[in-house]
Amino acid sequence: MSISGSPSGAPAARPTGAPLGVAVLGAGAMGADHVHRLDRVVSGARVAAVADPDGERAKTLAAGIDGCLAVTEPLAALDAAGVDAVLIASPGPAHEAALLAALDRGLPVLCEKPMVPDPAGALRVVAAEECAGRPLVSVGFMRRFDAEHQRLKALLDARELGEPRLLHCRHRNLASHPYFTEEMLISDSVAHEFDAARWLLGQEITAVQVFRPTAGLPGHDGLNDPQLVVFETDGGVVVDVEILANGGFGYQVQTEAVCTRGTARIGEAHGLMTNIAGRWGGEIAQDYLTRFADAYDRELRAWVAATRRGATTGATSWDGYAAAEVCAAGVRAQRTGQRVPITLAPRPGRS
Ligand SMILES: NC(=O)c1ccc[n+]([C@@H]2O[C@H](COP(=O)([O-])OP(=O)(O)OC[C@H]3O[C@@H](n4cnc5c(N)ncnc54)[C@H](O)[C@@H]3O)[C@@H](O)[C@H]2O)c1
Ligand SMILES: O[C@H]1[C@H](O)[C@@H](O)[C@H](O)[C@@H](O)[C@H]1O
Repeated sequence: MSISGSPSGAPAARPTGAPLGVAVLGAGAMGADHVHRLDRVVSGARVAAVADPDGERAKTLAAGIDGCLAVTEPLAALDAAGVDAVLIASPGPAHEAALLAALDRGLPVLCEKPMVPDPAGALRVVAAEECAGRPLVSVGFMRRFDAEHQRLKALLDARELGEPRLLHCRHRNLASHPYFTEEMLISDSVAHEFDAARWLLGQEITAVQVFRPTAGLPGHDGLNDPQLVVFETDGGVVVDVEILANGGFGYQVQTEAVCTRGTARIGEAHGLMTNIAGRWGGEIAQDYLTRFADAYDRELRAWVAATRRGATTGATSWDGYAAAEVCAAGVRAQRTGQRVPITLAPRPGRS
C-alpha cells in the first residue's frame, strides 16, 4: 500500500547520468542509517522508496526526501517508478522473499547480513542470481570495507608476516535486544567473523565447535553469554572468537592474526586517547553504527558506483550462502557440544 509520495508506475530505464533510484526495504535501525547515508553522504544515488510494514516508520523516514515514496508492502517499493536498485534492511527471515522478487525483476541488490539465514534458502538465491545471467547481489558484510580490516587483509595477502596459523577474535556488544536468542550469538553475531575469516584468509571453513562457561551473565538467563566459537579452515588455520553480547561497556571488534614470522592486531582503539594525572585512557564506541560508520560509508559508495557500472561489490551471494552454512553448523555445534564438520554445496558454474 502506498502511504505517501508519487504513485507507482512501470519501471523506466534510468537516463544516463541520473542518480540511481534505490528502494530501501526496512525502516529500522540499519534501514534508517542507510537511508540517511544514501540521501546525504553518498553521491550518485537517491532514495526513491522506503517500505516497512510499520507504515509510520516508512513515512517518517521518507519524509523530507524529495519524491520518496513510503509504502507498507515491499513489492510495491520494488515496482515503484524510478527504482533501479534495492537495499534490503528488513530482518533476516524476510530477506529471501525480497531477494527473489528483486532478482525476478533484474534489480541489483545490497542485502544486509545475514543474506538468508538458512542455507537452503541461501542456495535458492544463488540459483536465482545464476538464472538472472549476471551478478546482482552484494551482501552487507561491512567489515570488508573497514580500513583496518582492509590493511590486515593486504598484509596477510602479501605474506609479510609469513603464513597465518591462528586468528584470535573478540566480538563484544554493549547489550542485546530483548528478542536476541542464544542461537543468534552465532547466526547474527559470529556470522561476521565467519565471513571476515573466509575473506581475510581466502580459505573455507571446514569445522566448528562452541564452548560455554558453566554459567552465563547474571540477568541473562537462557542466553549463556559469553561463548567461545572455534573453527578450522581448509588451509589449516584455527580461529577462536569470543562472542559477548551483553558486555555492558561498549562495542568492540578485534582480530589478531598469528603468523609464522609475526603477528598483527586490529580493533584496539577508535576514540579519543587521553593522558592525564599519571594515567592514560581511551573511549570505546558504544555501537556498530559508530564503530563501523566509515565502513558503511565506503560500502554504500562502492555499491552505488559498482551498480551504476553494472557490477557488484563486497561479499557475493555465494559468500552469503557460505556464511549461512557455517552458521547452521555453528548452531548445531552450540546445541550438541560436538565438533561439526562443514561441507559446502557444489558452487554453480564451477566444476
Ligand atoms: N551490518 C551490520 O553491522 C548490521 C547491524 C545491525 C543490523 N544488521 C542487519 O540489518 C537488518 C535489519 O536490522 P535492524 O537492526 O535494522 O532491525 P530493526 O528491527 O531495527 O528493523 C527492521 C525493520 O524491518 C521492518 N520489517 C519487518 N519485516 C519487513 C519486511 N518483510 N519488509 C520490509 N521491512 C520489514 C520492521 O518493521 C522494522 O522496522 C538485519 O538483517 C540485521 O541482521 C546489520
Ligand atoms: O545484528 C548485529 C550486527 O550485525 C552487529 O554488527 C553485530 O556486532 C551484532 O552482534 C549483531 O547482533
